[in-house]
Amino acid sequence: MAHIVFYIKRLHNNAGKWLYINLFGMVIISFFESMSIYLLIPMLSLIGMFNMNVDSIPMISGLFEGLQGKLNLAVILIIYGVLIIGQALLQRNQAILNIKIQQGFIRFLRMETYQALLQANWSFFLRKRKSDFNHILTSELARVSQGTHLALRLVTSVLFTAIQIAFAFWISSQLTALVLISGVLLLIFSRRFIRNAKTIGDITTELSQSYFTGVTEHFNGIKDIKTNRLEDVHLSWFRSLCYRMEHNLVQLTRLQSTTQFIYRTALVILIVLFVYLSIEVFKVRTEQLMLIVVIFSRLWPRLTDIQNSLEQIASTIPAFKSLLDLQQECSAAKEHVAGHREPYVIHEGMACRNIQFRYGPHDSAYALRNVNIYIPANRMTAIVGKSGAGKSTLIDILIGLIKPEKGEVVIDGVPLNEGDLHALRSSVSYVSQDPFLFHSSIRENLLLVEPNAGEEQIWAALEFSASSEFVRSLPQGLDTIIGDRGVRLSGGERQRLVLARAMLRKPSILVLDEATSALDNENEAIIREAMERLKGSMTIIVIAHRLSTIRNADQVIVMEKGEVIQQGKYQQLAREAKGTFGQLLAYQTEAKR
Ligand SMILES: Nc1ncnc2c1ncn2[C@@H]1O[C@H](COP(=O)(O)OP(=O)(O)OP(=O)(O)O)[C@@H](O)[C@H]1O
Repeated sequence: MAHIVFYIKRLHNNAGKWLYINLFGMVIISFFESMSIYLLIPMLSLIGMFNMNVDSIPMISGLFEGLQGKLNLAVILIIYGVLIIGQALLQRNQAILNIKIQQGFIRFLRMETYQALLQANWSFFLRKRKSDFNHILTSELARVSQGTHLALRLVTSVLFTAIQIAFAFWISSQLTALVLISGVLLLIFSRRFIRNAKTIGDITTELSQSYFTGVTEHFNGIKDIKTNRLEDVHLSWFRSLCYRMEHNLVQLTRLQSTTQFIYRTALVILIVLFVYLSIEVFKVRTEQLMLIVVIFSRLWPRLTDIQNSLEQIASTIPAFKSLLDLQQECSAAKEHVAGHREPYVIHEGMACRNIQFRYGPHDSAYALRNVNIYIPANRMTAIVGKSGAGKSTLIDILIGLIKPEKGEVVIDGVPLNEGDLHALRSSVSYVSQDPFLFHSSIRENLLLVEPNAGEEQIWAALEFSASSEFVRSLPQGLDTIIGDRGVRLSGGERQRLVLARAMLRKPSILVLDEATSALDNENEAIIREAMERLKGSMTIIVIAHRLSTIRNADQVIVMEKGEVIQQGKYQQLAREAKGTFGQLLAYQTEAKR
């Protein structure tokens, strides 16, 4: 419940005075409703529709004394009509205000969560599953929205009930006390239903998380599923999960229907009992009997409603918890940004000093061990090594995506600190092994990084990445929609477009992590020559398994098991036949034959 209280407080901060206006509206509606119901009976009796001794009902007699004689059926019906229509009008406005408050709050939570996610550091994303973000931003937020709605409804129910209790007390305090004692006893009895609803809610979160993760992963890997004939395995997993989800929801409804049934049964038993005792034992008058029925039938549904809301809210608590946990994790992982700073222009070079790094604080293996390197400005540095040697990890540290456990990154002799990260990344264009393009036109994909780039700059970037020819051949040229529902590009074409996008940004540091791995020899040669022309104007760091790509590098760093084992000029390292680089070169030369 603490989670809900936390979010209700935030809702209070978010909605401000509107929440009070809303509550005030509820009070008025409840007042109108109580008036219309309770006054109907004595009023009808006053005009002689049936015989009721108003004097026997405390408080009512005084109220009607002054009106007696002035009332007729038309006046009573008009009063009744005005009350009901007034109540309906207020209810309409209150429903709109309610949804505005609720949706405004959900928008606020969505924005806050999304922003917190975007501001979290890279290590946070390495630890988390991406499908969990989808799950929380869609399914769990919807449950939080429902929970907030229910919590507001609970407040309404409690207010309505309190006002109706006040009215009922006004009419007959003993009878009301009797109803309340029965209701409280039943609420105590049904506490375990609320606990059960919370357990079902926990399972709902767990199942919908599996659903999101599973479906995302399966469709990401659909090619592997089809080629390996794994459809049946996945279908049976999906079937079993769907059964469990269905069962879980049926359980929740069964629980809610059971409590509803218990409350209704209790209502009938209590009314029957009270009516019997009133007539046979206490010999009470007809008007009091009517009041028993009226008070029960007005108050009891409110108590049922409260119980029902509590159960439903309990089932959404796990969603509140997931959202809060995610927000807290994000804020713990928030990147520190020390104001806006101009992008870096590196004059001399970047260095890694005694860098040590592991992905998990308890991992026995280090991804990087005692790494000391120097990357001269405006030159091309290549990093090579076997798979898993630590090349990408080193790049991530160099561009400030992850923090070393020990050691430091130094730029032009000044150690890089956390506040500089954004400025550093503004100077870097990074092209990864798995290039990402949005489902929009090529032009939009390119302008994303440099919205003011003109036609000339766009085509220059496309020339650089050897993609101008294929873009011209596309049906709508630069305006061709690419991606899932647009024109499908080959791996090499995507790599070249992402390279063009990286160049358009005019970075001072260009990082290519296996960025030309999918290219044919001809296009790779074009890009190699283009990079050669860039030397002197930007710092280029290239990771490549294909060693021909880095033939023109000014410096080659060779890594193995997290360590730098060789460092020097390409030709110099190539001559050291027994060195790892010489061996890598020998394997590739042999493979070409
Ligand atoms: N997110 C991660 N969590 C845990 N360990 C990781 C993670 N990413 C990489 N590693 C481990 O760190 C080590 C270095 O990985 P890294 O990706 O830097 O190697 P690499 O040289 O770039 O490999 P490749 O050429 O295959 O891309 C490997 O042992 C790898 O298993």
